[in-house]
Amino acid sequence: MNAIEVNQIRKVYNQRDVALNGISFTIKTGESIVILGHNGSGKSTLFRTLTGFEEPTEGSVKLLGRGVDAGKRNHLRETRKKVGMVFQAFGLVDNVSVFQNVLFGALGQVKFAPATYSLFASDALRERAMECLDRVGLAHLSERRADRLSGGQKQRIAIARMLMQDPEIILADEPIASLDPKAGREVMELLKGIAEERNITLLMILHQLPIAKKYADRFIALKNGEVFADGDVTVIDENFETALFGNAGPEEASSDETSQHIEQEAKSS
Ligand SMILES: Nc1ncnc2c1ncn2[C@@H]1O[C@H](COP(=O)(O)OP(=O)(O)OP(=O)(O)O)[C@@H](O)[C@H]1O
Repeated sequence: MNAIEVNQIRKVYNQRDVALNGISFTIKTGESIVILGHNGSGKSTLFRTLTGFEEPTEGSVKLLGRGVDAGKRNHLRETRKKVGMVFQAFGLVDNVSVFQNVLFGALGQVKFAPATYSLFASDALRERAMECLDRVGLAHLSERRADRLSGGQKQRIAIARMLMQDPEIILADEPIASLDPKAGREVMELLKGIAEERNITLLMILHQLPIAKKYADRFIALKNGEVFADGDVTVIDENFETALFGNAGPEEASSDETSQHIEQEAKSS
């Protein structure tokens, strides 16, 4: 079965800024894919479109066989429950415990307000939260406040929280961009290991090509809002890198566009 089907997506902001220009691809259940591309190439817009947080100007998206359509809210909520998200900035609640943060991953499965949530969570949910913590190797930190963790530990807790959803798809948006190389490798091992053992479809935005080659099976490279290339990661070499990013490489290729974007935003505000 296909986990993700993207059909001729176009996204135009402010009726003139073309972020995505006719993107199509299909991802099978259990595939590990990296999305590559310089800053401004459309990666984040694509992720937001996949989960219905951004509506495409044209085209359609299907996740797990269902259309992603912001007009069908209940439907979209059900689909989103099966999509676990991991972000560069972790997104933990700082002033509560690791255990509570992981329990929050099951929000939507129980009808309590977040503040009282951990008080009323069932024994079964608590047990599951400990299992998820155990899977990321941090059960011993369950009572620690989330803001007293290293970046690598925070990301592993964010992964444990996401596992509470029992996801069928994981979208990881630059999951190791804030981490040192060792913590980054640990997080990548964890994501890949979890995806493999549970046959979860893993879609990641990464900037580091060696990491992409090691942890993904396939890449989809975006350039100026279009699919520049789509294939097996083994074809990624220096020539490919130059063709995609220019001579400056993945990091520098982006800086001009980033500052242009910031300038544009500053002008329009
Ligand atoms: N809300 C918005 N309003 C207007 N233009 C936008 C908006 N969001 C993104 N864009 C534009 O759409 C294009 C694609 O941006 P997007 O953030 O998807 O790229 P990206 O590849 O994720 O970049 P980065 O690597 O910096 O995160 C850029 O030209 C950007 O300026």
